[in-house]
Amino acid sequence: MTQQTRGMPTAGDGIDLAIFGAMGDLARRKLFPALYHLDREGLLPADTRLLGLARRELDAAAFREEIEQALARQLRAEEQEREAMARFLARLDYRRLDFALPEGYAQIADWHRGSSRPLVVYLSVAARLYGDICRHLEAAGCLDERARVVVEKPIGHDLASSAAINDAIGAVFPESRIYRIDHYLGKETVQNLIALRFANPLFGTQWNQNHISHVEITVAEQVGIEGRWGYFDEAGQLRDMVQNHLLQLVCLIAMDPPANLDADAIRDEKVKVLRALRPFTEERLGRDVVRGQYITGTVHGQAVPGYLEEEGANPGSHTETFVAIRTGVENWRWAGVPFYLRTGKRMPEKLSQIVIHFRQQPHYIFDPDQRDLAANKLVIRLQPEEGIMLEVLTKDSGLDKGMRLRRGPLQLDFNSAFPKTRIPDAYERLLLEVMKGRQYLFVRRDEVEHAWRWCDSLVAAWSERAEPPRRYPAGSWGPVASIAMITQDGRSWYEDY
Ligand SMILES: NC(=O)C1=CN([C@@H]2O[C@H](COP(=O)(O)OP(=O)(O)OC[C@H]3O[C@@H](n4cnc5c(N)ncnc54)[C@H](OP(=O)(O)O)[C@@H]3O)[C@@H](O)[C@H]2O)C=CC1
Ligand SMILES: O=C1O[C@H](COP(=O)(O)O)[C@@H](O)[C@H](O)[C@H]1O
Repeated sequence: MTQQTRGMPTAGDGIDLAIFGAMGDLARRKLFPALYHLDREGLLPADTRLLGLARRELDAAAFREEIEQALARQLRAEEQEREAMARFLARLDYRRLDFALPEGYAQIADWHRGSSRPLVVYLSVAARLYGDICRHLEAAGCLDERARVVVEKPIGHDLASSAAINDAIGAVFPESRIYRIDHYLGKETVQNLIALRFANPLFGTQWNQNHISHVEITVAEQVGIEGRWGYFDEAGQLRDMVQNHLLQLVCLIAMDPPANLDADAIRDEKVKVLRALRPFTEERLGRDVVRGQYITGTVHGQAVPGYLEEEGANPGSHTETFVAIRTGVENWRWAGVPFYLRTGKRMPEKLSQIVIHFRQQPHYIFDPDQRDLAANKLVIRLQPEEGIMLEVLTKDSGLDKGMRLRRGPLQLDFNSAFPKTRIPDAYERLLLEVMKGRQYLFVRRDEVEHAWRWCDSLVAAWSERAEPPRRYPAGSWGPVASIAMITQDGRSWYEDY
C-alpha cells in the first residue's frame, strides 16, 4: 500500500460507517481514536462519513463535542493536530436510536441514501443485540449487496448461543461480508508472527515437536474490571480472553503454513488447530486447569480492592478473573508439546507474550552446572513494548571464564529498530482492512464455534466439580497452583520481564 502524505486524504473509495454504540466504552476509547489516527495519516478517503448511533438525545454538534473530549483523553498532546481534528470531526453525524426497536432505522437509510459508498455497520454493543440490528437494518432497506457488518467479541456465551447469534447475522449478511473482530489479530507483533514463521526458513524448519519442547502464552492485565462488572461476572476470564484472544494466538503459533495469504487459506489452517486442541475431561481438570479470583492487594504500590469488593459486585460470585491451562495440539507437528496458557486481571504488569522453548542439543559438552541454561527461547512480546527476542547462548567473555556460557538476546525491539514508525493500534489496522474489504484478520464462523466447543468442554468439567476459584492477591502472578502446574513438568513460567 502506498503511504499517503499526512493530512492529505485520498479521493474516492470511502465508506459510510455507522457505529452502533457510539457513546460506549469501546467506541470512545478505541474506535474513534483509531479512526482519527487513520484520518491524520491520510488513510481515510476524503469522502468517508461516520454516523454515531446511540440512545442519548443529542444533536450532531453535541455528539462531536463528546467525541472531541474522548479524543482529548485518549490521544497524546502531539497527536492532537488542529487541522486533522477539525477535518475528522466534520465527518461525524449522529442519530438517536433504540437498537432493539424497528422504528428509527429509516434514519440510517436516509443518511445513506444516494451515497455511492458502501455502508459498513459496526456493532459496538452487546452481542445479544446483533440479530435485531441486522434484521431492522434489512427491513428498513439500509442494506445492498455491498454492505458489510463488523461485530465485536464475545459472540455468545457458549456454542449454542453463539450459533444462534451467528445464524441471525448470517440470515442478513453472507459470510464474505461479516467481519468478526478479535483485536489481538490487529496487533503489530501478531502480524509479525506470520512473517517470522513463514518468511524465515530458520524458524520454518524448526517449528515442530522435534525442536520445540513447549510453548507458553501469558496475557497479564494490570487492570481489574473497570466498571464492567455486570458483563464480566457473566463471562469470566475464560470467555473474555481465552475463547478468543489466547486461542487465536495458539492458532497462529500452531497452524501449518497456509497455501497463500488469502483469508480462507489462513482460516482453514486455524480451524484445523482448533479441532486438534485436546478436549478437557473431568479426570485431567485438576492437573491441567487453575482458576483464580483476585482479592485485595497492591498494584504498583497502590492498594486495590478484591474482585468481590468492586463496584456492583455480587459477594458470592465464583467467576474466575485468572485462568491457567495446560493443553496440547494433537497432531503430527505438535504431538507431546505442552501449550501453557495463563491470563488474569490485576496482575503486577500489563504483559502479553509468547515464549517458544526450543529443545536442548542432543549431546551436551559444556559445564555440567550450566546444563539447564542450554536451550534457545524465542520471546514474542505483544505488549507493552512490541518486539521479538531470540535468547541464544554465547561464551562468557574474559580470560578467566574458560568455556562458560552466557545467555543473551538477539533482539528486535520495534521501537528502537524503527524509531520513526508509530506502531498503530490494533483497531486502526482492523478498520483499514474492513474498508478495503479484506477478511484475513477477521475470524470466520467455524473458528468461533470450534473455540466455543473447546471452552464448553472445560466449563462442563468445571461445573461437575463446582469448586470455587483459588484466591490470589491483586498484584501477584496468580494462584500458586498455577506455578505448581508448570513446575510439576520440570519447567517454569518465563520471568525475564
Ligand atoms: N470495552 C472494551 O474494552 C471491549 C468491548 N468489546 C465488545 O464491544 C462491544 C461494546 O462494548 P462496550 O463499549 O464496552 O459496551 P458499552 O456498554 O460501554 O457500550 C454500549 C453502548 O451501546 C448502547 N446501547 C446498548 N443497548 C442499546 C439499545 N438498545 N439502543 C441504543 N443504544 C444501546 C449503550 O447505551 P447506554 O449507555 O444508553 O446503555 C452504550 O453506549 C461489546 O460487544 C463488548 O463485548 C470487546 C473488546 C473490548
Ligand atoms: O477483549 C478484551 O481485551 C481487553 C485486553 O485487551 P488489550 O489489548 O489491552 O490486551 C480486556 O481488558 C477486556 O476485558 C477484554 O474484553
